[in-house]
Amino acid sequence: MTSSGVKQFNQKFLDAAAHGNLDELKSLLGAVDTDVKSDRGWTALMFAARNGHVSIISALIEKGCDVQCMNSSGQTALEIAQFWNHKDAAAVLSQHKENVLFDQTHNYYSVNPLYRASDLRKDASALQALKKDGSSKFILFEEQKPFLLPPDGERRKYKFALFSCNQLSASLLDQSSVIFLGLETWDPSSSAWFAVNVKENGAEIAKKMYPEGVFVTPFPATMQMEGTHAGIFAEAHSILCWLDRYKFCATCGSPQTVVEGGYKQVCSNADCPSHKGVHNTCYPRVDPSLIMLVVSPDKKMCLLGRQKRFPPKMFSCLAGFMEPGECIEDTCRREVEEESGVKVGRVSYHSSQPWPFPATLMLGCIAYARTDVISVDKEELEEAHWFPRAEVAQMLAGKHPDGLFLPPKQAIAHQLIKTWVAGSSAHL
Ligand SMILES: NC(=O)C1=CN([C@@H]2O[C@H](COP(=O)(O)OP(=O)(O)OC[C@H]3O[C@@H](n4cnc5c(N)ncnc54)[C@H](O)[C@@H]3O)[C@@H](O)[C@H]2O)C=CC1
Ligand SMILES: [Mg+2]
Ligand SMILES: [Mg+2]
Ligand SMILES: [Mg+2]
Ligand SMILES: [Zn+2]
Repeated sequence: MTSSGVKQFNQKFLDAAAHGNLDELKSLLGAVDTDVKSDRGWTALMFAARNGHVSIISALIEKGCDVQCMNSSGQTALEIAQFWNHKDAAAVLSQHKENVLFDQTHNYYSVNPLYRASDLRKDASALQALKKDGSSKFILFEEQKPFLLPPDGERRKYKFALFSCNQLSASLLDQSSVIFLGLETWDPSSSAWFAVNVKENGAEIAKKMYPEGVFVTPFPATMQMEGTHAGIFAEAHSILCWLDRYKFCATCGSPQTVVEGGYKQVCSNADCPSHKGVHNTCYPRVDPSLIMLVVSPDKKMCLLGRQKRFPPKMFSCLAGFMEPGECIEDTCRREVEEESGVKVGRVSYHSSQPWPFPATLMLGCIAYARTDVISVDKEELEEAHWFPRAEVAQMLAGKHPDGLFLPPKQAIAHQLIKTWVAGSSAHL
């Protein structure tokens, strides 16, 4: 077909969605890309959402269309249906698992379905029994690389390859660094999940069971994981990295023993002060850091910057680690001033995201600037500028005239920016 022929064909498909013509849409479904976009970045799903055509929405979802796709104003089909008050269409869209898992307060990596059952960690014999239970599920890692089934013709994303105890050797299951991740539900009889760091012939066993499986470098592959597997990865990966890096007692330097299903290490030296009183030396590490969308004093622009390590033309929110004894608001004010010279007044919390490389917790905020003069700290940032809302909307939609772009939707920075562009908070 000629390119103008393809264009006409695509237009017919988009028109069928917009007009609610289900028969016509179905006749075209096998032949067109379900996520094809109009000039304004609208997909068939968005047109159907705009006009509240529930049956068209269902047909497109069944065909596996991208429900998270955004138009050039940064809106998804769900937001379009909500805006035009098509309640039935919005209900269907909001029930889609991608939308359930992935709204602004459920950032990527933050949705872990497992019930952590922390009381079981202290019960060594119960954990031992669960390790030998045929219904328990094991996920494998080799040097912090998860063993995943890669995308194929059917599936667009990675997912964990699951093993049962009788598929793994006894020596693998005996090691102390088998991490108890939790139970599938709060019901004590539900299946347990474990993460295992493979050694010896573990990798061979994995490959034999799943020849298509691969031990993958976690970033960026895990940004494309099915359903809730990203959240399970976040838990397992942070713990395994911690066990790998913290093998000796921070107080006296003696070797440590892993206990409590991988959630604690104890010093082997009976006289070590770490055995006495309240201490946190041998619990897994979580490093809180702030990420903030800074709004200009006139509320018309936001502050975005570039770290040297970013890919060319990518801009993002400013970010920085919390320091001891600091509250969220002050970390935000300090980091923004250090990196850009801009002074921040009010700070409002938006949402959080575990960033498991290895154990950062991103706390996302909207920060309101009191000043607008920028003075960039060249050690931390390459550049930082105020960007007007319309330009940020272009970046969000991948349509900036100079090719500037933002982190992908899986990053909390993207969600903060999207919140501001959409003006979906009373203060924005
Ligand atoms: N998703 C996104 O768009 C962005 C995410 N980030 C993330 O935010 C986090 C913090 O941002 P940065 O600008 O790097 O912080 P930052 O502005 O505090 O500067 C990083 C420096 O802080 C020091 N530091 C203090 N505590 C640290 C800790 N616990 N771990 C590592 N370094 C520590 C180190 O000297 C490091 O070089 C990082 O995890 C980074 O990956 C940062 C920018 C954008
Ligand atoms: Mg900084
Ligand atoms: Mg920083
Ligand atoms: Mg800092
Ligand atoms: Zn010690």
